[in-house]
Amino acid sequence: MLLRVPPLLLKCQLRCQSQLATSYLPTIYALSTAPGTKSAIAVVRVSGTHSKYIYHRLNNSEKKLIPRRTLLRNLYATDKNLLDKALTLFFDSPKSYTGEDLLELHLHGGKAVTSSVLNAIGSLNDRNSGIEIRYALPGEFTQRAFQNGKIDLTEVEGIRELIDAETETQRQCALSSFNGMNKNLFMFWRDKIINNIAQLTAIIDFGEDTEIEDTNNILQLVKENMVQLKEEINQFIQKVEKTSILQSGIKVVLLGPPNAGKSSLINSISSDDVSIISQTPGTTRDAVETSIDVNGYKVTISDTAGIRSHSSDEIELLGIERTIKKSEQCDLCLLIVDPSSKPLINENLTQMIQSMQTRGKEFIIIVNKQDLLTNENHLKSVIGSLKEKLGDQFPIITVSCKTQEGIESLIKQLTKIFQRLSETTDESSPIIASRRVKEILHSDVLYGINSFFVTTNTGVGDDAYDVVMASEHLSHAADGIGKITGDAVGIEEILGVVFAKFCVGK
Ligand SMILES: Nc1nc2c(ncn2[C@@H]2O[C@H](COP(=O)(O)OP(=O)(O)OP(=O)(O)O)[C@@H](O)[C@H]2O)c(=O)[nH]1
Repeated sequence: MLLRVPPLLLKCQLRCQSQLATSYLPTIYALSTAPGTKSAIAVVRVSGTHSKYIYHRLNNSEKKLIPRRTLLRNLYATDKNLLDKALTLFFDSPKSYTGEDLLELHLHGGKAVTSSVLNAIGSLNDRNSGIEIRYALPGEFTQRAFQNGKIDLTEVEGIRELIDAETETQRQCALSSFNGMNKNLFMFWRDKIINNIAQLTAIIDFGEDTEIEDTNNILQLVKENMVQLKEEINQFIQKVEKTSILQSGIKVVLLGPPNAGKSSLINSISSDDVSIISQTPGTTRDAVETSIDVNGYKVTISDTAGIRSHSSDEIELLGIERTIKKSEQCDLCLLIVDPSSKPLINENLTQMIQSMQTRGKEFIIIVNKQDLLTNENHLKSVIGSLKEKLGDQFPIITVSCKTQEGIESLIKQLTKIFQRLSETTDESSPIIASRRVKEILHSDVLYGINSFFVTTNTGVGDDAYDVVMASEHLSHAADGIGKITGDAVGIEEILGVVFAKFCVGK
């Protein structure tokens, strides 16, 4: 019987040190700091074989360029006009971010300065002399780093997440990809699969000379290893899904009658005024969504309308319905009341809260304007009537947005809930993985492992063809991991997805 040997699993990454994968490409340049703004410093990045040439032409000198040393240099246009006095920094290939010769120009951050230097670099493009220089495409510096084997795709995604991180927890999440933690885990999984394929290959190659019992033992061991691996991958996906709430923001619905202090509360619990990330005003009857940073967590608060008045007109009822829908998707509800208003909460609000109660949502009642409470008995009677209306299963916290009393303990309580919702309380750091990674884990890696189980469970252990099939399925799983890190064939199709979200200069 002719036995089929499993395909070669890993594309060997033969990267010749002297010949970079990108050496045939034009030299690229771009402004790497924020465009269109005035700043003290602006950094222009140049990468490629003509980086040194650009340096010498701008510097109007042939003086030797010392790598990794900051040098203060005059930069000139081609007509010898002085453009700027800049700090220059050169990294020689392959010891640079992109792997190519890389030049950084730290300019004065005025718009005219940066555009004159960018123009001067662009004017050095001379295709007829073989000097190809062009403005970089979005993400192209990082793409070259990847093509030259400096980073893998999970690290590329980590860099993108790190740049996009708005809060402390998002920054921590991004680090898991950026510092290669995810990559190491993926490589560990791939090694595990390959080792098990090797076991199956032994059955295929030597099965006929081996005792049936030994063959079955090997197959059993491989199965056990794959059960364990599947469990690990599922746990990873579960954790990623839990922590994805940190990226999208924890959804909080803020309820309360007019003037209870909803806006004041949003300002009070934000880490500082600057931490209000964005504000999207809706129509008068819609919820207003504000993303804020609460103790390092991105929180998206919907300040709901619809319950602003006591009326029961049609539009009002529609508003209530919408608010109920919104609260169905939220992670936490906050009800804020003003102890000096009568009644404490109107009928519409009571109806809404009761409907949320039945959905088992996390709920906190905040009694604001503590400074207006006349005495201890006043507070007791407010709390008493809240419990009478809403039951006593919700925590009640008293604060004053005016004096900031109680705000710290409210933030502590909120942080505990956020930790619980995102599972960031345990010892290990939060992790993120892109949608692309999650999809490949499901569609290739877990699919391959599951198909392996189907084959080995339906087939008979000593049937060599079944073992070949089983091995093919595991190869598919290993190839999936190669797709995740960027070591697989057909990588071009996924490069577009990974680099699409980058901006120019990155
Ligand atoms: N004394 C006192 N006044 C407060 C406190 N918090 C808010 N206020 C005042 O209450 C009024 C309403 O506050 P907002 O934060 O605008 O209330 P709101 O619920 O957002 O109001 P609407 O969006 O119009 O329903 C303002 O005049 C605030 O200065 C507090 O803790 N103590």
